[in-house]
Amino acid sequence: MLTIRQLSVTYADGTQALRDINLQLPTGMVGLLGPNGAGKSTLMRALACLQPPDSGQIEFAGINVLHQPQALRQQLGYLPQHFGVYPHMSCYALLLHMAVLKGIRDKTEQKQQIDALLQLTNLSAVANKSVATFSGGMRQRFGIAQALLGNPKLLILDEPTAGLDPAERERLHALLVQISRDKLILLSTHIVEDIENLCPFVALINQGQIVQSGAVPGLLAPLQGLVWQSPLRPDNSSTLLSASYRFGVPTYRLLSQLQPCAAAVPVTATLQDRYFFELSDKAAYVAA
Ligand SMILES: Nc1ncnc2c1ncn2[C@@H]1O[C@H](COP(=O)(O)OP(=O)(O)OP(=O)(O)O)[C@@H](O)[C@H]1O
Repeated sequence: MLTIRQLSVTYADGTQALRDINLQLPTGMVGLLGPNGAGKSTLMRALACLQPPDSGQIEFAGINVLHQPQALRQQLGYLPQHFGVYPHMSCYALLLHMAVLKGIRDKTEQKQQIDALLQLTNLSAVANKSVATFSGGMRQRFGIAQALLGNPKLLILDEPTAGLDPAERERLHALLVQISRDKLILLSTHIVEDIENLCPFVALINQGQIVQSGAVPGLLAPLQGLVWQSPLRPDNSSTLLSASYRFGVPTYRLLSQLQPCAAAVPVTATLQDRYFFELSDKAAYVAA
């Protein structure tokens, strides 16, 4: 269980990136979902002790994170959004280097862990290739492998699927599900589908604040029976959740107590609907 209390972060230029964050996150896959600039990376960095907060508390598995950062690092695997510049070292040599940095000093233990992680991330065949030559998907899998060194109980992954093709995304999803059994994996993304595929528990963040958090069915329940899909945008009191295109044809998702127009059909509410609802002018809906 990860508990965050009244966490706020302000950058040196005065940008208030996080405002009074309160969250309790269970073991398993947890999605942190929010638009660009919402504060996801800032929260991830604060949790990884890389961004000192103005105020607040973080507790993980009995560790007071802000007072015992070293104890947290023993339990932490972190894949940042931009996983640095790769030196021209082989995949194996780089993992060995990182294992030493993580305090894994026993040679047999190093080899066992690295071999197992290379196998898990399907990189055994390219273990001796330079990481600089890896494709985007291979790099992300390498990033997961390095984050898993030392078998951490908390894994923080900042937009791990960004820039991956569909096959690599699926491969990464399968890998994350496989490793999520005994860990808390906090996955940040603005791709709702990633969260829908992977995370039973979600926190929605917008403008530095948590706007909702909880198990996905509970987040969707209040919208069930109120979401409609229509090829036309009716000019009435329904709230527009999203407007998208399918093969160039517009599709509107609307929130309304009553059928908003003759062309609208009732649909099951999705996490995407809840996400857009939280980003929309909810006051307009409540008033309608
Ligand atoms: N080093 C910094 N100095 C000043 N402001 C920053 C800094 N880093 C981020 N910010 C600002 O803090 C806010 C939150 O940024 P953050 O990168 O945490 O959001 P995000 O949700 O991860 O966005 P994205 O999805 O685009 O990566 C934004 O307004 C951003 O411009």
